[in-house]
Amino acid sequence: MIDSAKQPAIIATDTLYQRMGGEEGIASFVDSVVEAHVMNPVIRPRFLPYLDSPDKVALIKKHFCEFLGVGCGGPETYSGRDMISVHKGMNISEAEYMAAIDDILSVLEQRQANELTKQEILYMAYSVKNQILHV
Ligand code: HEM
Repeated sequence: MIDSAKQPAIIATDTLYQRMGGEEGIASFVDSVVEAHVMNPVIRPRFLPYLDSPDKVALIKKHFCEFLGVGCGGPETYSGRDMISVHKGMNISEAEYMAAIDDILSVLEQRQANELTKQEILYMAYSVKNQILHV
């Protein structure tokens, strides 16, 4: 017979997907990041042309959510294009890439994400750097 009062506390380690708030949390995170990109003078010109096409923005956001969901270990399936095909021909610079990373980190900080969460999300963005910069 196990006396539960004497059992050591179980340390619950939430997955990245749980820490990001699951499907809903990720959708809200993506909304904030896209909003930050539109406000960020370094990359704003890249995103402004899309604002006249709400359907296109909704589709890009859906793909962002799926991309992040998969990266966070969620049940999503990514239905967008691969990173090279998406960013090919944009000739994205180091400064633009850093601006996007800054936006991501700012939103994580606004949401008081913990250190592990910030590290994991930033690494996810960093891991595709070579498929985005100057492709
Ligand atoms: C930091 C790492 C980045 C990741 C993980 C990323 C990821 C993505 C994803 C998942 C999509 C949607 C793909 C689709 O709809 O098929 C997308 C679209 C897009 N990204 Fe990125 N991106 C990154 C950085 C950047 C940067 C630095 C810029 C430019 C400053 C940029 C500009 C765009 C644009 C303009 C689109 C829309 C393309 C279109 O559908 O016409 N991205 N990105």
